[in-house]
Amino acid sequence: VLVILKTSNPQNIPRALSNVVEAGCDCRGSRVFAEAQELAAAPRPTVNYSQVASETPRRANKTKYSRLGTQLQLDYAKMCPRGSLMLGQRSQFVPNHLDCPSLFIVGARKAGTSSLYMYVSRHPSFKGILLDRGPKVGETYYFSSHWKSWKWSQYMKLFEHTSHYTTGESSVGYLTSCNVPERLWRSCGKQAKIVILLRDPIKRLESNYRMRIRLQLRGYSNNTKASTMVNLELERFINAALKNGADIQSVEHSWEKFRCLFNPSSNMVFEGLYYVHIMNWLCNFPPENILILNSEEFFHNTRGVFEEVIEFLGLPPLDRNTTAFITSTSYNTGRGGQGPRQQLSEMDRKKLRVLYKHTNQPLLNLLDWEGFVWS
Ligand SMILES: Nc1ncnc2c1ncn2[C@@H]1O[C@H](COP(=O)(O)OS(=O)(=O)O)[C@@H](OP(=O)(O)O)[C@H]1O
Repeated sequence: VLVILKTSNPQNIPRALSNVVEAGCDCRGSRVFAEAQELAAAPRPTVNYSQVASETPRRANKTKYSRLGTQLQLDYAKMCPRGSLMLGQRSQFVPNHLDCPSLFIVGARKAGTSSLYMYVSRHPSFKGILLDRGPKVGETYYFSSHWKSWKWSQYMKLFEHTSHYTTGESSVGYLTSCNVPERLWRSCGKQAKIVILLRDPIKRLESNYRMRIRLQLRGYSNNTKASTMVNLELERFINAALKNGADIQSVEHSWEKFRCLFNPSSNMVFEGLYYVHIMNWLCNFPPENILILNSEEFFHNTRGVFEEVIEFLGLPPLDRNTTAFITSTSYNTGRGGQGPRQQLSEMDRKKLRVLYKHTNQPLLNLLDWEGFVWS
């Protein structure tokens, strides 16, 4: 079969080739495919921004807690279970698609992901999607909820208007969906860059609880008491763990037993087990493509963290005024602080602390967040 692709813009080749594959041509081993793969992974041309001033970009305060996967001391053979994708040979790997988005903000839920996605979308070389969706900005859930029901072309339709820009999405359930790293790796390989924001798991849960009340999700209302919610979520979590023979006290050595305990957003306690979710990503996705950020730092040094993300994506730096302007608004703050104000009691926090200390400590060690404490 001879396929002729005619285009004036070489950046269109990966997308065109993907259509050829989807039409049934198994040409993934061919030379042109390998070349297109390189092209797909290369940074996109940049676009001028009217607000870019003549001054040389100056970095805000450098971040203290941002970590690239490659900066972590990870003994793959010891820490990743058999069958993990990063234990295998990956230099020969060819992904199924060459027209992937670049950025995937995968979570955590309630960790500041909407703000971060909005900021990146204001970069002149990046085009975000679904920007008018409020708290659901950038969310597609293709690799989790829609994996079986959508075709690749349906997913890519969401990015139709972004062809000359770097683009990406922000689906907060990906962090805890146990199969997403593998699906994303097989689909996109190293074209995909993963950004993970981690917020104090107890504050995350409290924010999640208030969101459920505000939006009346899963039967939550103003009458849903915090203590009832904590007890129920804990009980469901402990029962599922017991059933799977998973012991929280030895989570560091058997984290994989927790890995697929719940579907995304079905247990708010499980969502805060960051050590488990991070290990699942690190064992199944190239560490150089994973950037882990600290939400508390993001909230206090917003510019610094934003600049870190820009650099990670290979986008040109912006001048100080533009960065300050972009980061001056916070998004998804729950009706600007006018929403429900229910809080966890000290007793609720205590119970959660007892559980999370088993996963927080190995996480802080892994990330080398020395001297950092949550709650
Ligand atoms: N810049 C800045 N400074 C301080 N706090 C901030 C900022 N940006 C977002 N937030 C807080 O992040 C929470 C929303 O997170 P997400 O956007 O990830 O939520 S969601 O999962 O997409 O629904 C939500 O937390 P809570 O207010 O505790 O509910 C936001 O207030």
